[in-house]
Amino acid sequence: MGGPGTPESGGPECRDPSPGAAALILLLPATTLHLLLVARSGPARLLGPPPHLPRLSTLWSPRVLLLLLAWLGLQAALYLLPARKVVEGLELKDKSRLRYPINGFQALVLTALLVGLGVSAGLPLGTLSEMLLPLAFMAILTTFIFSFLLYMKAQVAPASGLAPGGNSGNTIYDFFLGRELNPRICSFDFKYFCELRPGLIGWVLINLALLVQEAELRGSPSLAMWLVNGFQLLYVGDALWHEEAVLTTMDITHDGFGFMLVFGDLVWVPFTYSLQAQFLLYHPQPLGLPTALAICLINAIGYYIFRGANSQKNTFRKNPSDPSVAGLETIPTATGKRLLVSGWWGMVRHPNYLGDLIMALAWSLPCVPVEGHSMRLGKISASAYWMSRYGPDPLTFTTDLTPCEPLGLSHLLPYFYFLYFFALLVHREARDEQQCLQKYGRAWQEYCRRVPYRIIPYIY
Ligand SMILES: NC(=O)C1=CN([C@@H]2O[C@H](COP(=O)(O)OP(=O)(O)OC[C@H]3O[C@@H](n4cnc5c(N)ncnc54)[C@H](OP(=O)(O)O)[C@@H]3O)[C@@H](O)[C@H]2O)C=CC1
Ligand SMILES: CC(C)CCC[C@@H](C)[C@H]1CC=C2C3=C(CC[C@@]21C)[C@@]1(C)CC[C@H](O)C(C)(C)[C@@H]1CC3
Repeated sequence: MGGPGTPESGGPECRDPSPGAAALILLLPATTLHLLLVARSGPARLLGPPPHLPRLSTLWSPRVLLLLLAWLGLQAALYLLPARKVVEGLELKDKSRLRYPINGFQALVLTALLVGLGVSAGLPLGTLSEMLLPLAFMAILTTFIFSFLLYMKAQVAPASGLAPGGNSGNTIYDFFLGRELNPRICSFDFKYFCELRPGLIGWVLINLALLVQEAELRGSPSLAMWLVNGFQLLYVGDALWHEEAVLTTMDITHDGFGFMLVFGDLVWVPFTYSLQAQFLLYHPQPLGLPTALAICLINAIGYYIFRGANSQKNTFRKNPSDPSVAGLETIPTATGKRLLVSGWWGMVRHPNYLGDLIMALAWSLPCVPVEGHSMRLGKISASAYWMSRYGPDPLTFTTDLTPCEPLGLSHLLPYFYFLYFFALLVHREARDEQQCLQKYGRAWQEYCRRVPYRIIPYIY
């Protein structure tokens, strides 16, 4: 999403960007709440109206806010622990480089240990799954306040610290895109912290809570729930293991830290990326072993392409004479950097997006078996926790499952992530192409000629 005056947008004279930004500021939180409500409703219709509108008293909860702040505090404390490695980011406008701690995987492991200790001491992790609505609501409020503070902080930031896109002078638009590139207090980098810690680790914790809740309700977690948890844990573990690679993404090097990324990191990722596990808790799906193995294979293929492509580029950028990439064909560019034209990057221009998309598909498939019977909520029985907090709610869990018609493709909800992600990556790819064309000019055109497909070979 380029700013007015940037090549992506076509210049400030084109149109006022604030209505679009304002609409997204309202629509994104509304969509999140809609998705959470729909996932727990019987018919789970993505495109229909929400099954009911929750009362404000069911969303507003100071206790849940405390829990959220404790989570953010814990992750911030883990971020500040001594890191096994500290690396420098890319060069900034003023020729300086920021330093970043590499301890994200350590934070994941320590969080897992703390949660494990808590559970063995009687912490009811499963009840987290019943707090998702108020938790998402309080996270949305926190996001608004945090983005406002970031906007204010940018007023006193030096011009060299501002992002290229979010400084148009249009308040709503700049609030949305973010003014400051790398907002920090001392060495604490807010964007880097939010991109990889509370949201990503929160996502797998929510998934785990849904798995635990399913085990409590039905005796054991379903195979589909195991698969979704396993696949997404692998994805998050991989992101934190290769934490350093995030420093070269456009989110860190180009985009300001405003509402869009704050909301994306702290609300969108944990609450909508866990939608498949949420769906499965309320709509358990029987999954045969052969189908499960086929889905694992699809995920493994996706991961192989995603990791292979990302590692190949990262290794090449760090050390082009590394033996694993030294034999690959390249094109020279005027900047002195070279572009890979063989290996993964000779197959399509964004092989890492292709792998990511294949994995996204594999995450949806356990939720929509094509064979056998789907299960849906039968008799309704709210849990004691929910009843005490919110009163009887016809949308709460049951252990009593009744078969219903196979969901198959008739249900879009489990595919929501895939569809959204496809749109996100197509948009992201177009932005990246613009930036690469500007950076590399004719060399990029030559690359496009030699590697004509963007994401999907022979199709797109
Ligand atoms: N799950 C999620 O919600 C999201 C996941 N992602 C994932 O994050 C990962 C990173 O994605 P993203 O930051 O968008 O971009 P990429 O990792 O694809 O990086 C793009 C950059 O790579 C370099 N590059 C492009 N082509 C070549 C080539 N042929 N040879 C060498 N270098 C090349 C260019 O930068 P330069 O030349 O300057 O090095 C270009 O700007 C992806 O795997 C993506 O799928 C991204 C967004 C959301
Ligand atoms: C709210 C909007 C609709 C969209 C917001 C977009 C954000 C959710 C994504 C923008 C780039 C992201 C990345 C990851 C997560 C999603 C967001 C924040 C990422 C951390 C996921 C794990 C990957 O391995 C990665 C490469 C580290 C990703 C970096 C980009």
